[in-house]
Amino acid sequence: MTVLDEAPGEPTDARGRVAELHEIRAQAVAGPSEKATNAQHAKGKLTARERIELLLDPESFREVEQLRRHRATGFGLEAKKPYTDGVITGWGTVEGRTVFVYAHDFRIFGGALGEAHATKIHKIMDMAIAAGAPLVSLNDGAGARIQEGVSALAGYGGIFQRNTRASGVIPQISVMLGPCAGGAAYSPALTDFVFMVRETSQMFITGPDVVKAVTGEEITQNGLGGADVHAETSGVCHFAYDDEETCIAEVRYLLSLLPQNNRENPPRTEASDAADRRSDVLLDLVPADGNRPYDMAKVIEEIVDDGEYLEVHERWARNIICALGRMDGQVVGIVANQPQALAGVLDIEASEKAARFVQMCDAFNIPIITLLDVPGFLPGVDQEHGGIIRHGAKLLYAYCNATVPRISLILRKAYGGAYIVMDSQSIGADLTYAWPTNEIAVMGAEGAANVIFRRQIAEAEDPEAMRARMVKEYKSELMHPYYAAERGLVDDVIDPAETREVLIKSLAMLQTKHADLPSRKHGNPPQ
Ligand SMILES: CC(C)(COP(=O)(O)OP(=O)(O)OC[C@H]1O[C@@H](n2cnc3c(N)ncnc32)[C@H](O)[C@@H]1OP(=O)(O)O)[C@@H](O)C(=O)NCCC(=O)NCCSC(=O)CC(=O)O
Repeated sequence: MTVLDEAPGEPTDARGRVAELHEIRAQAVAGPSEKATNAQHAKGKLTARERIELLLDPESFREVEQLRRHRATGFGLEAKKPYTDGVITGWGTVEGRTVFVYAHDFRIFGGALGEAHATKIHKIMDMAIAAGAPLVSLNDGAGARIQEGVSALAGYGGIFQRNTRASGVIPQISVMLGPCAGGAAYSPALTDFVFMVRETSQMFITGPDVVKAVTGEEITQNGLGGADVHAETSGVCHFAYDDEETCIAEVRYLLSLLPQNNRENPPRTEASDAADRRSDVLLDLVPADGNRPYDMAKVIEEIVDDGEYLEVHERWARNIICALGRMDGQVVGIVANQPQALAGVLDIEASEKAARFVQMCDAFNIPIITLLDVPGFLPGVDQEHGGIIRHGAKLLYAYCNATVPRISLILRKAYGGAYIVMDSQSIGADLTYAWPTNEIAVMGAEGAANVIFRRQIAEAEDPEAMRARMVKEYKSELMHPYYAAERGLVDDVIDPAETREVLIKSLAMLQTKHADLPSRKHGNPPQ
C-alpha cells in the first residue's frame, strides 16, 4: 500500500505533517507509474506536467486541486483512486501574464473525463473567467469515462456551457495532443483556436470502428481525424505542427499577440522596424496586370514589423489569408485575398474562415486591415447548392458588426459583391485606400460588355471588333483607377511604397475609436 491508497496517518507534530504532505504531493506529481510514463513517451507524447512546463514561464505554475480523487464506485473504481483524477489544473504565467491551464493525464484512465475530473475543469474555467485571463486546455483524453456513465457525460455539458459563456470574454485555446473522441472533440470547437500535432493527435465524433459499422467506410484514425485532415480539409484546426515542443512554443507566441480579456487591448511592444519604412519592392511584387498571380503573403511580410506574422488556418481555404502581426508594435489582424490560390476568389470556405477571424479580432480589440485583390465570388453549382449565399453572408455580417478600427486597401481587383463584402467603405470601414493599380468595378470589363452591349455585339457586322470596342469603352468610362476616388468611395489613392506608413498613421489615429452597436440581446447571424 502507498500513501495514495491510505488515509493519512496519526498526527505526530507539525514537521511530521509537513513531511507527510510533501510525500503525498510527490506521489501526486509522479503519477501512476514509471511504466505508464514510459508508455506515454513511447507514443511520442509528453506527460501532462511536461507539457505544462513547456507552456508556462519557469516555476510559475500553481496547481489547484492536486489532491482531488473521484468518489465513484463499481467496475473496480473503488480500488483505483489516483490523485488529480486524471487532469492537472492551475495557473501560471506566459511572458509574465497570467494564463489558466488544464491538462489531461493520459496515464490515468486514458485521460477520460469522470465527474471529479470534470468539476476540476469547471472550477479552473470559472477562475479564468473571474480573473479575466486566457484558458489553455492541453487535451489528451479518451472522452467520457465509461465506468462513470452519464455523470461523466454531464461533466462535458458543464464545460460546453462555460466555453460558450467565456466566448469573446477571455481567449480560449485548445491544444490537441492525443486521441480526442466524442465529448472531447466538442469543447475545442467552441474555443477560439485549435492546435494539433501530426501523428499523435486526432479528433473525431465517432472513431474508425463506429464509422465502419455504420457506413462501411474503412479508414485509419489519422485519415479520419488527424492534424492534416483538420488543418486542410475540415478547417476544424487552426494550426498543425510536427511535434509537441514546436506546437506549445507557438501557443506561447499566439498568447503574446492576444489581450488577457475583452476589456484590454493586445499588448503593445516597442517596434524596431521604422514606421515610415518605404516599400518600393511592392511595385515589383504585385504585377499591374490583374490576371497575373502573385503571393499576397509576401506583401504582408513587407508591410508588417520585421516581416513577422502568424497565419491562422494557413492550409485551409488558401484563397484567403488571415494573419496576426504587428505594425509599429500594435497588434493587427490582416485579412487578404490570395491571388495565388483560385485567383483569390471568395468561396464557401474562404468566407467562413475570414468571418470567424474578423469576429475573433473584433471580440479581442484587434484592429483589422483588409487587403483586397478579389475577382468576385466563385461561381458554380456546388457553391450555390452548398449555400454560398449564407456562408458569404457570415463574412458580411462579421465585418458589419465589427466595431474595432477597420482599414481596407485595394491593391488591384475589387469586383462586385465580393468588393462590398471585403470591408468596403459602404459597410463601415473607417478608412479605405487604393493603389493606382486598382480596378474597382461591378464586374470585369469583358463580362460587363457582354451583358450590357449584348444586342449591339450580336447585330454588328464584326461582333469581335464591336466587343473589343465596347470593352474599351466600358473600361475608360467606369474602370479607371480614379473612378472610386472621384466619388469618395476610397479616401485616397496612395503610392504602394508608402503603404506601411499610411496604414500605421491611420491605425494611430483610430486608436481612440469608440463605436456602439444598438442595444439587443444578440443578433441572429447567418449560420
Ligand atoms: C483513446 C484510445 C484511442 C486510446 O488507445 P490506446 O491504445 O492509446 O490506449 P488504451 O486503449 O490502452 O487506453 C489506456 C487506458 O485508458 C482506458 N480508457 C480508454 N478510454 C476510456 C474511457 N473512455 N473511459 C475510461 N477508461 C478509458 C483504457 O481502459 C486503458 O486503461 P488501463 O491502462 O487501465 O488498461 C482508446 O482507448 C479508445 O478508443 N477509447 C475509447 C474512446 C471512446 O469511445 N470515447 C467516447 C466515450 S463516449 C463520449 O465521450 C460521449 C459521446 O460523445 O458520445
